[in-house]
Amino acid sequence: MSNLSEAYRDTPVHLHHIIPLDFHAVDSVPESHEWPHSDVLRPVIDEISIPLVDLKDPNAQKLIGHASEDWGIFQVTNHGVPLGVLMDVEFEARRLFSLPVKEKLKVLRSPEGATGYGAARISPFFSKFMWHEGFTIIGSSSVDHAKQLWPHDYESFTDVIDVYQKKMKELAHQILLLLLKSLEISEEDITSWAASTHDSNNGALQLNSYPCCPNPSRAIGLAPHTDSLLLTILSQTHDSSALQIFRDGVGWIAVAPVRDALVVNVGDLLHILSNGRFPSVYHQVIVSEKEHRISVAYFYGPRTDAQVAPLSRIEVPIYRSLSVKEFIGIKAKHLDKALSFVRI
Ligand SMILES: C=C1C[C@]23C[C@H]1CC[C@H]2[C@@]12CCC[C@@](C)(C(=O)O1)[C@H]2[C@@H]3C(=O)O
Ligand SMILES: O=C(O)CCC(=O)C(=O)O
Ligand SMILES: [Fe+2]
Repeated sequence: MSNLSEAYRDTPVHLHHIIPLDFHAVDSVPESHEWPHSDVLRPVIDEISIPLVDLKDPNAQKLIGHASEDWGIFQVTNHGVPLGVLMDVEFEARRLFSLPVKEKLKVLRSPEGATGYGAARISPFFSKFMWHEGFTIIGSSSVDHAKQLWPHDYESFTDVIDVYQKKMKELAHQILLLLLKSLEISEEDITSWAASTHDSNNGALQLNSYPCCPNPSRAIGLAPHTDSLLLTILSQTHDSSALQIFRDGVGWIAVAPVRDALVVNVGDLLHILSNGRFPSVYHQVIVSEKEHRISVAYFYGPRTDAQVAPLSRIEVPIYRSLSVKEFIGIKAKHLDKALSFVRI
């Protein structure tokens, strides 16, 4: 078992917060999933776009450095992941989520576990449930799960996941190096961080499913949150702007998908490493009546025993040093308040 799974073991989640609704069996939104209008129908700005960076641009390092500082989120093109690979994962994700509930429950996440089928881990922090089901993969956890779901035909799933994880890990590593270089820190720090992420097997892949919803004005796909690790790479092969980010002084902004582009966002650990220069972006997902949306998120992290502390030699640190495992524990208990517990 990977350490990232171990890091979640101390904060078990109750089963009723793990088992998703049988979305196909309902024709209206049950009270348990009915959010106040004010939470769902927030004013959203469509006219502003998050930065878009061509990774082959000679200025890519500077551009994503600025984007991370200013926004904490950007999209990248020319990222080297073939569209076919993105489509293959989406296809396999759809195959998984369209299985009957009885089948999906065979690979239900356990209360102390991190991998498998279930509701989002942030679910216990909200009084209403989300219009969402997920499948989390860490390391090779999907092999056993796929064998349970498709005993004679699991390889197309595991092969596609394997290729995707490798591609994402490479890309995440490349982007992390560019971001660290843009922070004006020492070569030693860059080298040691590069090593602590590259040899580690601490990425997680999350397949997200947002089924069609009979009343999208009362349901939430994924409630507002920040991602915990260093950075997240998100693939959304559909055309609707379901992902929204919160920008200080502006409000909620819809992230319009760009064909062939991947969305990259800063997570809490990179926020700490950068001493707050890169904000970990607050985001949420809305649902639709007609479209069953699938997204695939890759979370890139350092080894869980690594110490994370602000890297800059110039500024006074505003966060204390802590291990990844310790941060995951704090986040699992305090969610949005986690960073304030790390502040000096
Ligand atoms: C490595 C990770 C990152 C996790 C936890 C664990 C596995 C699943 C990830 C997500 C995916 C859905 C949103 C989120 C907020 C959630 O509930 O589970 C993510 C969370 C985090 O970024 O904190
Ligand atoms: O589905 C999306 O667009 C975002 C998913 C997300 O925020 C997550 O998996 O952490
Ligand atoms: Fe997220």
